Amino acid sequence: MTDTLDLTVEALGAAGDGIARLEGRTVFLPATLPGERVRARLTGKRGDALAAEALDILAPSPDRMAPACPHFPDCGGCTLQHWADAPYAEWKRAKLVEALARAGFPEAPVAPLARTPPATRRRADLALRRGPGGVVALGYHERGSKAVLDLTTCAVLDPRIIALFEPLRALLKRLPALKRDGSAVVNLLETGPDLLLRTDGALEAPGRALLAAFAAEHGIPRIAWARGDGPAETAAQLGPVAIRFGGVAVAPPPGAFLQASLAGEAAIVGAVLAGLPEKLPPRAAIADLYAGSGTLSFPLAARARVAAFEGMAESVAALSAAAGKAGARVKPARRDLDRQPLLPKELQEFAIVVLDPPYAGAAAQLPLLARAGVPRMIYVSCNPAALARDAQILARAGYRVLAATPVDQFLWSPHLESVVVFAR
Ligand SMILES: C[S@@+](CC[C@H](N)C(=O)[O-])C[C@H]1O[C@@H](n2cnc3c(N)ncnc32)[C@H](O)[C@@H]1O
Repeated sequence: MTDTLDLTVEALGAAGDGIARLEGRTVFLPATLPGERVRARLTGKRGDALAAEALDILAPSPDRMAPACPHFPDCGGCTLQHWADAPYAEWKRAKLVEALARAGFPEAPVAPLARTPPATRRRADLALRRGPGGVVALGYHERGSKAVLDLTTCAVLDPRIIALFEPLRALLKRLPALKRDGSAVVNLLETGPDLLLRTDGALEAPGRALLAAFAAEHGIPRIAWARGDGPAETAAQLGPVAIRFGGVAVAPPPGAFLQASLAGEAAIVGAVLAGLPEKLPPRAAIADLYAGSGTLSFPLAARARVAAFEGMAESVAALSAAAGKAGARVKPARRDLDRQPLLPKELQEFAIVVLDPPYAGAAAQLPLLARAGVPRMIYVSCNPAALARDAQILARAGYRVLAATPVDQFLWSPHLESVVVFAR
């Protein structure tokens, strides 16, 4: 096998990389497009397949576009900035069509892709690495590598997050708690940026003073800190933190899960509410599983009382406080739905179950939902593969798909969010 070779890209794989064939083997070629003729260099293996890098696009696709960000394709955050919008949007929508077909719903009515604009992502989980001279790199991982790409800009993040890059680098350079590796989660709330720093060293008094001064200078109401994967503690709090869900103000815990953009959240909430039956009996109850800080619970509470189940204690506390203060019909409960899923007799109470599990899906809960015969389920998924596995159980149990909405929550990435309404 020579080092340089010419290949034709046949298709895009699930992760958004071009796929070519070489002597019967699959070759992954990032940042290429179907139909392109490419001069490539083999760079190693990827599972049973080969990995390669495109050195030259010999015959570009008519759908090739100039990328929106100077860090493309080196940054691992975006995979598909080089593709025209129409085929990109159809490829994303097809992910949901294929997932549902694999599950046993080949005729599912899949809506067009709901879009989220560039420069609107309000949640960033940035990697940090201290290098020579104490300089700190801040950004996403380089494509296919654990190295941190020091970002100067980003085409998907809200500019208010990008404006913090330089000041954060300067702060972290002086912060002894960051020895080598860490992360910074920035959630843009209605009260301003909410920052959670994770570092590999202890945060001593001088470090806390630096964080408090940084919060004051940059209008950040709260900075939380954690050592490694440990629990977060508030290091500086200069004011309240809040975000509204369905008109109810919630103070989410540091680093809390947030739907990635306001437009994405609106599309998901809209599809969930549209999936409810037109008429609900007066005493109907909805279960909201994997409720987080209440993105769906509070909008759902406008239609019926809601029992919100969530595994993270801090989120349950935030939900309880917000529901109590607003007098909302939301009753939160802490429950680990992997270890202790809701049982069929507990599910009898609910006319509708909304579930929004993490990336791995709801493997423990789904069979019990199917066995309980819940009349309607609205499944919010960030992983078509897990959705296909879980939905297969519903297909076997006689459910049908009433509506399916793909949401491009993670613009230019291969990830897809979906809302699927099942009934029987
Ligand atoms: C995709 S988020 C959805 C949150 C919320 N529905 C929203 O839209 O903001 C998944 C949620 O599931 C929670 N979670 C993860 N594993 C869990 C488990 N085993 N049991 C219960 N909740 C879990 C996470 O803490 C997170 O809040």
